[in-house]
Amino acid sequence: MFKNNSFIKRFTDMMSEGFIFIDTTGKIQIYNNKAKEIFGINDHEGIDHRTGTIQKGDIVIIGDNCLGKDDGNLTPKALKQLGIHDHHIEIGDAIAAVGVIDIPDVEPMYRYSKSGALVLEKRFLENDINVVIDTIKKTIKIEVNHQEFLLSYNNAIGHMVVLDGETREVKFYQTKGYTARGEGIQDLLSGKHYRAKGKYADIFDVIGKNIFEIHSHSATIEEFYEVAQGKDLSYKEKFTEINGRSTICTLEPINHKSKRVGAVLKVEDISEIKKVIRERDEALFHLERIEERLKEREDISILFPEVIGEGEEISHVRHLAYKASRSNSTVLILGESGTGKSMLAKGIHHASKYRDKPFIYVNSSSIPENLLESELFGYEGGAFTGARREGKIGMFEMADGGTIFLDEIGELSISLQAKLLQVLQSKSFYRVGGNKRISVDVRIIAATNKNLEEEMVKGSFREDLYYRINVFPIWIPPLRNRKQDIYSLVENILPKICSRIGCHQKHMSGESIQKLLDYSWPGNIRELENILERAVNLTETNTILSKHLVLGTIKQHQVDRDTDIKSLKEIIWEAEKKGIEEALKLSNGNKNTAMEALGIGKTSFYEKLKKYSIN
Ligand SMILES: Nc1ncnc2c1ncn2[C@@H]1O[C@H](COP(=O)(O)OP(=O)(O)OP(=O)(O)O)[C@@H](O)[C@H]1O
Repeated sequence: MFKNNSFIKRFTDMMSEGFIFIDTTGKIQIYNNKAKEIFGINDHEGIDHRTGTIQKGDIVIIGDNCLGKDDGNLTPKALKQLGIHDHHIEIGDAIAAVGVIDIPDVEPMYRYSKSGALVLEKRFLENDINVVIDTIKKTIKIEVNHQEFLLSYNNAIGHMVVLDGETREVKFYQTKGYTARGEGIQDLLSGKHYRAKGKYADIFDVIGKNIFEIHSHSATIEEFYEVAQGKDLSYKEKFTEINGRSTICTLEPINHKSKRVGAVLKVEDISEIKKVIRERDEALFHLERIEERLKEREDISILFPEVIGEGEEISHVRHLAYKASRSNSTVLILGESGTGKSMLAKGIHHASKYRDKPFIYVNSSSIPENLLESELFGYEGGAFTGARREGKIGMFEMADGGTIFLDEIGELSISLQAKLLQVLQSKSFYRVGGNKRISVDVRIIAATNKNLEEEMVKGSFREDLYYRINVFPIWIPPLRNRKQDIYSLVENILPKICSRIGCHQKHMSGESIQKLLDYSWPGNIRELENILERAVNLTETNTILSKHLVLGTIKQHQVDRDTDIKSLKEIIWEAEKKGIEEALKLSNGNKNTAMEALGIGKTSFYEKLKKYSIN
């Protein structure tokens, strides 16, 4: 058709777009290099293999993300050749499979899915097989004995690697452009020849072939053919799909002396662009995540300025507190006495959206047991002796809309635990002496320095309540486990103490800092505050020396205030009893002498002997 064919070939091969010209019969007259590259014709990448057909006994590995739509139209029925007779597998399913052709004794291995994504990792007849269908990257990877064969796709693709049944060598592997070459899985399974690759490949000359031998019957190729035959249609830069590849096409009829002689199709491959866009989207997504994290960090430092410390442990606590402040789940703060549980509870409330609503602090151990119920839930007028006539609202009602902080929750009596559980479950309660159910919307933060699991085993803490409150636990590690924070704590606490006391700002000598670092901090940060305050008072100059630090006033390893710090009543009881016993001892059991020495009257003395069971 063209007088100077080689000149036209050279000219069109220089073009950066694919260029195809067909005559009125659909015969290809021009098919430039770029078009061959786009559609994978004359593909010379990868390992070499000869031409051939799939034979009985060959090992076939398949990765297909959409059966029936993969441009090779592989059907579930065709899988029977691999020994797969599974009626659950349907058109549209993704499948990853390995099997032997026409040898029913060998069990195939396969997985299929409705969603597309799949991984099949198996050892099959002494071959390591790994098939991965990645729906995010849009790739299908087949790995055979660690040799990788990768195909990318836009919508649907059928990937295949074939090992020779005898030599176990790779005798065929799928590459892009299989539709143009007629090498779809279904074609090859039905005995069609595949072409050689690499050094064995012959040049696949498409010139003179019918366009439908090279391209399947897609809408674009049908139109291309119709226009070549005479249809009046043309378009510029239309997004279309040819052989499963996303392209931008321009279609033009070609007339000679007012007579249709064919049509040209100019093709640009946009799968690369799509890949770049996808990569850009992924990068943007990561960037957003990083920005979110940075923002979160910024928020954490703004929202929890009072929580001092740079170590990993306290940073983790701050991070959890931040997360807790974003939700309204019940929070359980655990940690030894003085580690900052109350401070953190307040911090969570102030960082949350309830910050303008009340924060009600309840110390379960400081309110006498018989009063705690009415303090928590309130009472109706005249509910008990000594009750106010008008009644009283309880702490749960006061906290409505905000946060109630139940400190020392491990101290609650079993009966109050049951009541609290009901409140947690129904978000409502009755006042003491009342019969009206009161509903509240309260966020609960609980704290304890006890090991609630141990308490549960002992039977002093209800299991059901434990699981109710242990929704969002935050454990604050003791100071001895995060001594690196001592520097920043001192730096922060010392100036505050000096301003409060009204003295010059003081600083620590190196030796005194070392002394703090060497100490085990049974009383945690509260103890640190006390020791620093005492040191500030003892220091006359502006430097706190190690001698000013009076450590160890709290018993080493004190973790439970309850066992180590006694109530004033107990202290008085013990001291009085001891004093009377001492006096009796010193006066050799003579009660009158002891009574006189103690300076108390007879009635009082005998009452005390009875009270303390002293004979
Ligand atoms: N990370 C911290 N940064 C600065 N100060 C802290 C920190 N943690 C605790 N504190 C201070 O230590 C003292 C004790 O804290 P807090 O009362 O919150 O401890 P707690 O664990 O609730 O103690 P308890 O169990 O005895 O009630 C408070 O003065 C608090 O401000």
